[in-house]
Amino acid sequence: MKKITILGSTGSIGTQTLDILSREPERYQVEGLAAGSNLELVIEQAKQFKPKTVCLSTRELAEEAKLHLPPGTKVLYGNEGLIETAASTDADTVVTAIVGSRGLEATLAAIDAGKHIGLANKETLVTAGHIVMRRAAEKGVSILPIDSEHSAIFQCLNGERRTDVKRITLTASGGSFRDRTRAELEGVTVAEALNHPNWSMGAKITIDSATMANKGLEVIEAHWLFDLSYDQIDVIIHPESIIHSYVEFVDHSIIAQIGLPDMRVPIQYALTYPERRPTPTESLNLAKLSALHFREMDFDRYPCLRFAYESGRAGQSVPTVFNAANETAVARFLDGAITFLEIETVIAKVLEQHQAIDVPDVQSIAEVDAWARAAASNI
Ligand SMILES: NC(=O)C1=CN([C@@H]2O[C@H](COP(=O)(O)OP(=O)(O)OC[C@H]3O[C@@H](n4cnc5c(N)ncnc54)[C@H](OP(=O)(O)O)[C@@H]3O)[C@@H](O)[C@H]2O)C=CC1
Ligand SMILES: CC(=O)[C@@H](O)[C@H](O)COP(=O)(O)O
Ligand SMILES: [Mn+2]
Repeated sequence: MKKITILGSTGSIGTQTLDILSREPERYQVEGLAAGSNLELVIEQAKQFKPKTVCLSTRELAEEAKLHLPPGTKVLYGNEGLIETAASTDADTVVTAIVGSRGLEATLAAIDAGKHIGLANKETLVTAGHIVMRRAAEKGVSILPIDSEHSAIFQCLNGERRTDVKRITLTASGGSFRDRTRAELEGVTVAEALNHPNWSMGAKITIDSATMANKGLEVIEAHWLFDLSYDQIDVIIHPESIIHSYVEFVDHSIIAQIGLPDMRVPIQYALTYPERRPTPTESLNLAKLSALHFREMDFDRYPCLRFAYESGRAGQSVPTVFNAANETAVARFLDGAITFLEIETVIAKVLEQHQAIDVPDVQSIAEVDAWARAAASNI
């Protein structure tokens, strides 16, 4: 039986992970669930999956949860609780499905405790890829990608020699404003930005899709996961999200992973790898697809993607700044404090102000992250 802990169980990835687990209860035991503030849902989940540990974001929520959770459930809270949930349960795999670089410490704690990671929380790799990948290698644990593009690349690389890879290409849907010009982005609303054409996801990543910052984060994520240079990582717009990404080899053969857009496929693959199990998603019938479309990436239309490549190539503390400025700018847009186009202005200004520091450790990443958030809040 596979033992799983989910950090962010009440979100889009968290609930879809539990949906997968619920279909084969004889194969999985849920050890721990961590949520933010959705008390009602995490209590419902705990009653169904009977984890030994439940964590909430605050002490008040944890106290309230205790009144409703099955007797004997250990209830934790806050960042310390999240770290303990990640590290101290009997789980063999921790699914990291919380949003943002706040997931870093808990991810590292899980790795240090010898847990395999099903990684959805891409921001942890963006902000500290050098630390996460080195620790995982030292501990002999796997970081299995849940992000659809990275799961696709991981599947395409199965059995291949890394030295035979020429380049990889990540596909981007183009997000909610893919058919608008930059001029047409003036005055767009939060509700319009949250209307992703292909995927139902949490708010932050949906805005990132619209600005193309999501693909930028994914380029840096791919750099760390697959040990590729930035020159070997391309991005193409593919509005249908049927081809999830592809690898070109030195002989110019291309292997792509394709299927209907349903995150339960990559989530389950990260949990069952190298085995494949049936999923509830439908079969893709290519004969019924009228066409697949592709557009070259336009870096002037999507400056956030350019910032991500520049940050990744600069290395040092710069990706941490790119990520933290983006997280803050997106939160401000969602709160109605800035416009959609000001997201990229904020990121550009914070990057301009930053004095990069060499190969940061966890402590200095936390400091740089806090500096970038403050700078992004003040613009
Ligand atoms: N959704 C998707 O299809 C995909 C997502 N990803 C990545 O997966 C990650 C999760 O995304 P998604 O599921 O969309 O996000 P959601 O916003 O849907 O979910 C976020 C989760 O994090 C929890 N959370 C928030 N604050 C805290 C906290 N302080 N402590 C513990 N948990 C907290 C939320 O809890 P609560 O709701 O209870 O407050 C919720 O369970 C992101 O990094 C995203 O980029 C990658 C590929 C696809
Ligand atoms: C489902 C998933 O992996 C998301 O990261 C997705 O890629 C977002 O869609 P975009 O292609 O619009 O960024
Ligand atoms: Mn993705």
